[in-house]
Amino acid sequence: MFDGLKDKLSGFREDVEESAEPEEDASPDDEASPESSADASDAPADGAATEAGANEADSDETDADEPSTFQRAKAFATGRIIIEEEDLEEPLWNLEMALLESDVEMSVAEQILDSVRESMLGESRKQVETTGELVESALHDALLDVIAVGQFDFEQRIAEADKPVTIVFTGVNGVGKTTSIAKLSEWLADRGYSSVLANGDTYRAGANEQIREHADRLGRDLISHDQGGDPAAVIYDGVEYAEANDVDVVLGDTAGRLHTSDDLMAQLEKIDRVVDPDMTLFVDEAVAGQDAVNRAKEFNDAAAIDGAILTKADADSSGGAAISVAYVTGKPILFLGTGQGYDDITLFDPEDLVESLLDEE
Ligand SMILES: Nc1nc2c(ncn2[C@@H]2O[C@H](COP(=O)(O)OP(=O)(O)OP(=O)(O)O)[C@@H](O)[C@H]2O)c(=O)[nH]1
Repeated sequence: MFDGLKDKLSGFREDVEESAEPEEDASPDDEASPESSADASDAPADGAATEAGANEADSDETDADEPSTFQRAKAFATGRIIIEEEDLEEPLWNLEMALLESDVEMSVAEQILDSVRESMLGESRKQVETTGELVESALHDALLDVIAVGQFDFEQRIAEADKPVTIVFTGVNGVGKTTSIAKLSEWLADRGYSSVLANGDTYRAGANEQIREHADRLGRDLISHDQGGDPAAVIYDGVEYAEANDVDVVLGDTAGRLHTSDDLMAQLEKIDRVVDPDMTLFVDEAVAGQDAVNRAKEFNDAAAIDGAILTKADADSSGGAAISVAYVTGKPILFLGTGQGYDDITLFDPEDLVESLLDEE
């Protein structure tokens, strides 16, 4: 999962190490050697630059804020580093290209670059030990900041909500919406919650049969009307059924396409009015990359989603959608679909994702 992106992030670390760490033959005098560096632990000290000035023809003019070659080498010898703007220029450019190639949305890529730049040039440089660690911590924080936008505890929300909890699923056809509903029904059952499926996709021929197959396999009840019926009425019936039968959660499918997108949005608005769902979840496939991000934005603008499920993460190497959707919509990714089986659904944990993206093994 997301291996392509992982490789690219690792490339950034190597780039910075290459441009920020002094080459061996660029080492100044003995003073910078590890054996004689006891006093260098506070580097960069401005005084050190003056002392070295005689031997460092090029560096003694250096501005007070900009470390000289000597300071950098001295700091490096003590296991510390000093990163300058120019060290980052090329690595950051490469990182930006890598993120965009990985389908990370432009504003998200810019946000990541800004925060990496800020934390690498800022105070943190004095507290970390190696370039690799500095890069890792800067990337970790930058990624987490964009990925964790709006995150909430889905399970806790289900636990605390009045029952039945109504969840409506929206998103275009063919991305794994119906399969995700079935998976979520299983996920809820594993945690002790009963659920009923309601097929609000009354538009598409064959939609009833498709969801019925899942319901039958899982032994769940399904509420459906004939094709062409009112989706809001189907989900309403699902809620009534749940109330009458003590079912905890109503999982309502909807059509992914209608004649026009206005019709589609009018349908979602009507469902909102009639059923007032506890959550509307947008479903799309991670492999759709930038298209998935754009659709998430459109659906959120039109129908105010509460969160997203990204399917087919198992087949996605780019990771762009997983990184971008929350930042772009302000709504969290709640689950990742990771295969075709009913158990192939994972609660989305931003910290886990960032750690796995930065894991060097
Ligand atoms: N590899 C993989 N395949 C998935 C995942 N989720 C769904 N699929 C497959 O994607 C295909 C489409 O899934 P559906 O659930 O039929 O798609 P849909 O969005 O419900 O389609 P509509 O009902 O037309 O809206 C099926 O073959 C699913 O098995 C996933 O997380 N990983």
